[in-house]
Amino acid sequence: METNTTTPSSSFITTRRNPYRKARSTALYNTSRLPSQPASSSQLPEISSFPIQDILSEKIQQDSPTIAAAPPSPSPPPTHDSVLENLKVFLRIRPLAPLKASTKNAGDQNARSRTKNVWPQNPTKKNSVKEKKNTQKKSSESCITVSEDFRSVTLSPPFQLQETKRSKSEVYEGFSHVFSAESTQPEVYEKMVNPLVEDFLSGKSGMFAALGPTGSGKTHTVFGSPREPGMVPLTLKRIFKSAQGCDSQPSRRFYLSIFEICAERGKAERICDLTSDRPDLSMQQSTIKGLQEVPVHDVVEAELLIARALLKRSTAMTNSNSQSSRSQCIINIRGSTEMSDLENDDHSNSAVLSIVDLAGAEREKRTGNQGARLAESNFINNTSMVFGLCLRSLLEHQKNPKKALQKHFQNSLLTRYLRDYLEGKKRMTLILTVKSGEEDYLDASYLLRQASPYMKIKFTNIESQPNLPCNKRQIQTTSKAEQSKRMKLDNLDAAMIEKKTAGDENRLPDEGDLTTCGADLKSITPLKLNSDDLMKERTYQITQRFAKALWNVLKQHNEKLKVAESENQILRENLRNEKKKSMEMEKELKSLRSCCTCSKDNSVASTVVKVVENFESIVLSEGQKFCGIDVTKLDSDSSNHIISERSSCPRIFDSTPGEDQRNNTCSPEKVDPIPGKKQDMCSEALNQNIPSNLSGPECIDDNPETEAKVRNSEADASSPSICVSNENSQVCQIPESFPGTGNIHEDSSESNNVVAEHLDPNSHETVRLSDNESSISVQPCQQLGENNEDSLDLLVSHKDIEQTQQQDLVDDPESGVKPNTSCNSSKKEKPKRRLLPKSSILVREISIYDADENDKPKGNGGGKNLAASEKQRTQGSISLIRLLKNNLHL
Ligand SMILES: Nc1ncnc2c1ncn2[C@@H]1O[C@H](COP(=O)(O)OP(=O)(O)OP(=O)(O)O)[C@@H](O)[C@H]1O
Repeated sequence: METNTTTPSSSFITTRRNPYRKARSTALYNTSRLPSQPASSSQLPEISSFPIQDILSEKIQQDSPTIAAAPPSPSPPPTHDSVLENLKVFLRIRPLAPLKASTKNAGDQNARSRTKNVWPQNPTKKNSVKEKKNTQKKSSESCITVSEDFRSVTLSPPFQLQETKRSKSEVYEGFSHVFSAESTQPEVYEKMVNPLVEDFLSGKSGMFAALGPTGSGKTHTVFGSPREPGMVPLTLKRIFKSAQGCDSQPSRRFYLSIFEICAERGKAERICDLTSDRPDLSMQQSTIKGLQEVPVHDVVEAELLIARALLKRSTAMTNSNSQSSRSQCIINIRGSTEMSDLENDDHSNSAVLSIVDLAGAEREKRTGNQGARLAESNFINNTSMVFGLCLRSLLEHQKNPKKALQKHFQNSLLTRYLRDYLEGKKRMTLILTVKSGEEDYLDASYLLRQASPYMKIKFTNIESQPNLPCNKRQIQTTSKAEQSKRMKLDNLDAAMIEKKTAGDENRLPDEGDLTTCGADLKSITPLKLNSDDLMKERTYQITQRFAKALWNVLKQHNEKLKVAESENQILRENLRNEKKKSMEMEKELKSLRSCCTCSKDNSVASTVVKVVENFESIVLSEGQKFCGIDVTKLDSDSSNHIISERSSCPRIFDSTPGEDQRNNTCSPEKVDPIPGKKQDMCSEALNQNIPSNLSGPECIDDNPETEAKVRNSEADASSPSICVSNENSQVCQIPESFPGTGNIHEDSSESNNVVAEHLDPNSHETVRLSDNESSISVQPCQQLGENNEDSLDLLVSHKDIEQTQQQDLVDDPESGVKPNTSCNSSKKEKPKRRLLPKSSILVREISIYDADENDKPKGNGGGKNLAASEKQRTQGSISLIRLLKNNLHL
């Protein structure tokens, strides 16, 4: 139930009890559940599901041209033995008003004997008249209605049974044909017996039997009357008529044998030959020993023989039938040729047409039999029951082969004799006879319920032994065809095996192979098959269809596999390229690491970078001091960092104006107590490499003239300067640009001692910092001239710095760094800075940094300028690193 809410403001709640469900794809061979495939693979058509149901539902048609037989031969005439047919069951309804012309014309003696045997006899004429009246009344109502197609009947219970037993109408359908009460004997013969007779004439055995309650017309149907001859006389006419008309066929002979199986004294069964005066016959298996076969040459002779035999048949009068049969009567008509008689004395290859007139089942209440009649009735009913059990067992066995075929046939002579028919090995036709009166409803209902399922019985192994030469040829042809078919299949298998063994194991069999095989099979004339062959053919066709379907599926999978393999190759190639690229990148990274990262052992470049940074920080502090920034506010970490870097770098002079700063930077406690060998190594490295680098035009000039110039400039500046000198080669002179800043010298003359002299302009006080292993000395610049020639001098004056700053600003207008106006007041007082070639970059960075620091208070622009200056500084550092790297060959 669903409630729609169309308006958003509605307060209804939408509930959907049965939400829509999305259709799900079938699980079988559904590729949608498979993991996602590449796009190219998905472009292929989906692999169809395996049509196993279609394959298994294949039904084999008899005229299916798939059976191979070579060479093609003229097709034999159509026969019925190759058809898997059901047991034909006919139904005949006796008319309600019996005809006056009775078929009981067996003679007066038999009539008298029957009259003697019938008990109880009608005591008076009066009772017989009443019975006739009642019969006429009852006959006016029929309980059986035949359908329009004469294949089914509706059995309606009488009104009394409907009320008491609540019986309902029953419909029985599936009959081969239903003969109504108005049907005639020739009609029954044409539809029921004539096919059997034709088959008999073509050399095939057959049998038809009449079943039904007593008085229903079995004997009337089988034997008939002079006015209405039954199936036997009509069959004889047909047989001898065909024998006379067919002169081309070899002479044929027909033999008649008639016997009955009856109850001896109401107890044991016995076999009586009705064509001779022989005593009782015996039966071995299905053969009756001593049974006489009377050759007949024409219809009259055959009819006389049959008439005499019927005179001997046991009949009796009962309440249901004035001439009731008390035995099972069998008439055999065997047809053979002279050749077959000469070749086979046992007549095993002769066709036999058997006609069985069974004694009708009797109800004790209705017949009123007593004594011998009652014993006969028991025998009759027992035989009918065994006959029915045999057919029912056959039906159940055919429905479920696991159920064994019961041997009910052993329970009576009749079923033993008819064993092949009751086991479905020979063709058999049944005709059920019923009476249609209301008082016969129970008998009819019982018979139809018991016998109607028989029509589902199938003949699985129909005997087709003919007695004609043409049929023998057919059998031989069938055998050859089967052999040819087997040879074809064997050749196909051999070809497949050869192809496999030829080394082409991975190749799927071509479709042409199968089509060729199919064409070969189709080109051969179809054959009529029996049930076993049909089963084999069905299995073969299923196998063939299965192979085709399997081949198609494998073909589709093979195509997808090829696509996947190609994609896999592409991916592998890409992976290889990526691996190559990654290897190259790793190499570059390693080279960069080896270049950029200073190893703990001898990474001079990183050390130099750190030196530069330390130096920048020093100059920054100086610059900040110079610009009026309180240097004491500097982060102590930076100073510590600077000091710590000393342990792994060449001697660095750190000059700070404040006392505290001095203590932080220059106190013996803060100096790395273990300068170590690394420090020396770095110094040595610098000593070894730097001079070669300094030999260029930008290097420190070793020329005495230059030194003189420097000293002259120092004299002109008349201001103290800071000189940083390595014990071997490095001397850095930093101009003292602010009051209180003295000259700092790192004197190399004092080995392992660095003396720092902080010269107060007022008191010219010299501060000496000493270390156990090294010392930094700060001395007046006049002492620089006393250093050796290999020393690296860095002489920077305030004026030089100022000039450099201005030059940089002028030279690089894009730098955006504006001159600091706050520092203009001290321009005249600042000494000029002289840049030595190698350290010019550092000095320039220092100046830029100073300019940035000066620009800071200006606002946001200052930040941008600072970033630009940082970039320049970084570039400068990097360029210095590169220079060192290239020169040091790291
Ligand atoms: N189709 C029919 N048309 C006319 N009369 C019939 C027909 N069927 C049976 N009758 C008559 O009914 C009577 C009984 O028939 P019939 O003897 O053939 O029965 P039945 O089945 O052989 O009985 P039972 O088993 O006792 O021998 C006979 O007098 C016969 O003439």
